Order: sequence, then structure tokens, then C-alpha cells
Amino acid sequence: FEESSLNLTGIVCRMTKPAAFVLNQQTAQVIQAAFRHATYPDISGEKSMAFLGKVTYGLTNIQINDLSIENSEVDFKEDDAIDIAIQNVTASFKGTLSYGYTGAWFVKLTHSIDFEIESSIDLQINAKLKCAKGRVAADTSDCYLTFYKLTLHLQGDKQPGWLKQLFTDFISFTLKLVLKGQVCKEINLLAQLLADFIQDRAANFLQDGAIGVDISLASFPVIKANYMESHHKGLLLYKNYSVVFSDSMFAPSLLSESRMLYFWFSDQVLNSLALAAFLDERLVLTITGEELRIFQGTSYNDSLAKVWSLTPPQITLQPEGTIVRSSVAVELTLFSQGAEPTVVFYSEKEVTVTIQSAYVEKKLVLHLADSVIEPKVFKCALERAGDDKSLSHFLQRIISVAGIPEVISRIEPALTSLMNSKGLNLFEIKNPEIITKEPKMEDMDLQRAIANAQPQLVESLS
Ligand SMILES: CCc1cc(Oc2ccnc(N(Cc3cccc(OC(F)(F)C(F)F)c3)C[C@@H](O)C(F)(F)F)n2)ccc1Cl
Repeated sequence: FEESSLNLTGIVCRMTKPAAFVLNQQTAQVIQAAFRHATYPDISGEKSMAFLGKVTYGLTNIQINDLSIENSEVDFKEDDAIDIAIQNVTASFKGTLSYGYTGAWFVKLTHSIDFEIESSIDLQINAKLKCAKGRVAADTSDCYLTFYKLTLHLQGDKQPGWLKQLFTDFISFTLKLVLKGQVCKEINLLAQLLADFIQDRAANFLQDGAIGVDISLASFPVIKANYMESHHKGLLLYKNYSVVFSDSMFAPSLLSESRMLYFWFSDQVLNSLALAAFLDERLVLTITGEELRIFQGTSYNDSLAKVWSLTPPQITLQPEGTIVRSSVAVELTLFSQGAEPTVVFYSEKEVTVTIQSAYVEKKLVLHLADSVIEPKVFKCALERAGDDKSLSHFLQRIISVAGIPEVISRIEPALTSLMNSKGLNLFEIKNPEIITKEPKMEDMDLQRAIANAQPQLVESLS
């Protein structure tokens, strides 16, 4: 990471221990996959035995046959690793054992029989979260296998005793090395596959058309006793625009530890997405005649209202909710038989709304908590002099009263379907919260915050 003091963190994802326990339920599947996908190379060697001279042996075509896993535990080691302990993996391997020895008179005896090896193993994996090419990488090279049992069963029972002895003393040592090497290599591959999958899915999640978000890491992933978290740049990817970010406002105390999963977005990230939506001409709404219904029964047989942002909306997250400020234009066009369509009403307003958002039953809900409208420009071209005052005043009222709720009622489903197109509705999210204020300090966090501030407090007092 460039050594600049500038902290480029725009998005933070925090996963607390309860979430890791849920993910840990999948560990057994992952370890089973690792054992099954691993390849077990042939093992051969020779050993000079007393009385027997030189014995050569080979284990070939080793296949895993039966596999079960008792349970696994996960623990976060502060500033170090995610420790995963998998207890009692019982695995059986099958293959062919061929052995031979050259007797005293150069008589070479060779023999091959099928074997089965029963093993019970404990695994300990201390996965370290690294950053590789701006992506979260899992380094699982700290991978240990403890063999509690490794017994060889030879087909048939009339086998020389020395073979068992050879296996017990020597072959099993080599076998343990091979198993450890192959299984740990496979686990590392799977961990990297999972990290890449999440990164790619996440990048896709935050991409729509020409608008995307650079979620490469802004700093190394963090592991604390009760959570792990990744810090992402959150820079806007839109055509050749590059938004300059000022110092990030993220602080770990912004997120508590009472939920399973947190996603923190800086105001700047939301503003750059609003800017891209504006530049991509997505902040335009056209409402057709029948939806308007204001001119039903008049001499005009159709009408069209158009609402659009004149400036990129400014978004700030406050305790009251999400404050969105933008200058907005409203234009009303009437069509009448045979005549040219005429723009009868045009106005520009500085609109500031306070929105409280929620995610309920897999739908985004936007609640208008407050709105302030400052009229800027107003033009009305209704020729019927008499009533145009009242009509134009009437239109003003309509826009002010119905305009904002109408726009919100269309943004809501649009954002919901955008998120569903990314598969969000496939997740069963329990009691999600969208928080636009600094969360009230949990007691724990409060104590920790005071403890952390202690030295500065003492210093400033002194
Ligand atoms: C979509 C959530 C998200 C993921 C991001 O990128 C990454 C990349 C690598 N790991 C993570 N982690 C966070 C995370 C948690 C839960 C699910 C998830 O991805 C997904 F399931 F939502 C789907 F996109 F695959 C991503 C994990 C990282 O925080 C940790 F824990 F490894 F440190 N996020 C960046 C921003 C956002 Cl909003």
C-alpha cells in the first residue's frame, strides 16, 4: 500500500464471530472436498532389512475410499489468523502394495496385493488473511495433520510379518508426509478459490452497466478477537471519470459487534454512485398522460410530465436519515390533435429530502421523513389567461405535493430489482438494519473507546 497517510477506505465489510460459526458449518464440506480432490501419488522405496537383504516396495493407485468428519471449531486470533480445528477425520485409502526382495541367491521375489489403510486424523489450519493484487487472499500454509491411527490392512491374511513391520516403521512415515502435503495443498487451493469467488461476486454485485465500484483493498484485512474485516477503496468506476477521495472517515468504533455482518459505506462512495447515475442519465423520470390524469376530459388528448436532476444529487448520512439534495426540473408537455406538442409548464426547484430506508421482506422501503422545496425558475404558457393563474398555481401544488412521493415510489422498486438482479433476494437476511447514524455505543465499545482515549485524555489534561 502506498505509504501515504491518506486512508482511502470507502467500504468496510466486517464479519463477526457468530457469522464465522455459521460459515464454519460448511468447513466439513470443504475439507471433504479437499480430501476427495487431492491426488495421492505413488510411494515407492527400498529398505535393507536384516536377513532379507534389500526390500523394495511400492504403493500405487492410492484412492480415498471412505471419509467422515466429526466436527470443526473456528477461532479468531487477534492480529494473526483464523484458527480452524477439525477433529477426527476418519479416512480410509485403498490401493495396491507391491514388494519384492532379492534373496541370497539373487532370487527376486515380487508380489503385489491390495491394501486398505484406515486413518483417523485431526487437522489444524491457521488461515492468515493477506492482500494479493488488491484482493483478499487466504494463506493456509499453516496446516497441520495429526494422525491418531494409521493401520494397514492387507488383502488375505497370509502375509509376511515383516511387511507389517516395514509399513509400521517406515512406509507410514512417508505416507503421512504425502497425505499432509496433498491435503494441505488442496485446502490452500480451495481457500483461494473461495476468496476469489467472493471478490468477483462482490465486484459484480456493485456493478450495473457502465457503473462499477473498485473494491480492491485499501489496507490489509484485520482480524480481531471478535471479528474480521476488510477495507476496500470503494472508488467509482465510470467511463474515464476518476473521483478524488479525501481522507476516509472510517473508525472501527463506527461498527458495533452485535450483528453478524456489517457493510459500511462512506458518504463519498454514495455520492460518487449518485454522480455516476446522474452522468449516466438515469435520474430522469417520464410520466405519461394516463398516469398524470390531471388533464383528463380537457381538450388536450394527451400529456407528458418529465422530471430530472439538473445537478448530481448531494447525499449526506445523518441521524435523521439520508439527506438528498438536488436541483430538479419539471416539464409538462401537452399534445392536442393536429397541433405541435407544447411545453405548458416548466419549473426548477432546489429539492432537499430526508429519506429513511429499510429492507423489509426482501424489498427496499424508502420513507420520506422531510422535504424542503425552494422554487428557482417557473414558466407557464397556458394561453387561457383567465384561469392560468389558478391552473399554474394548481400545477405548482401538484408537483410539490405529489412530485416527490411519485419519484420515490419509482426509485424504490427500481433499486429493489437492481439488487435482486444481483441475487440479493436469494439470501435469507435476518432483521437487516440500514443505519445512517453513528450507532449508540454498546457498553463494551463505550468502555473500549474510553480506554483507548485514556492516554490522550490524560496527556491533554496534563
Ligand atoms: C457484496 C459485499 C461486499 C464485498 C466486498 O468485497 C469483498 C471481497 C472479499 N471479501 C469480502 N468479504 C466481505 C463479505 C462478507 C460476506 C459476503 C461477501 O460476499 C458476498 F457473499 F456478498 C458475495 F458478494 F459473494 C463478502 C469478506 C471479508 O470481509 C473478510 F471477511 F474475508 F475479511 N468482501 C466489498 C464491498 C461489498 Cl459491499
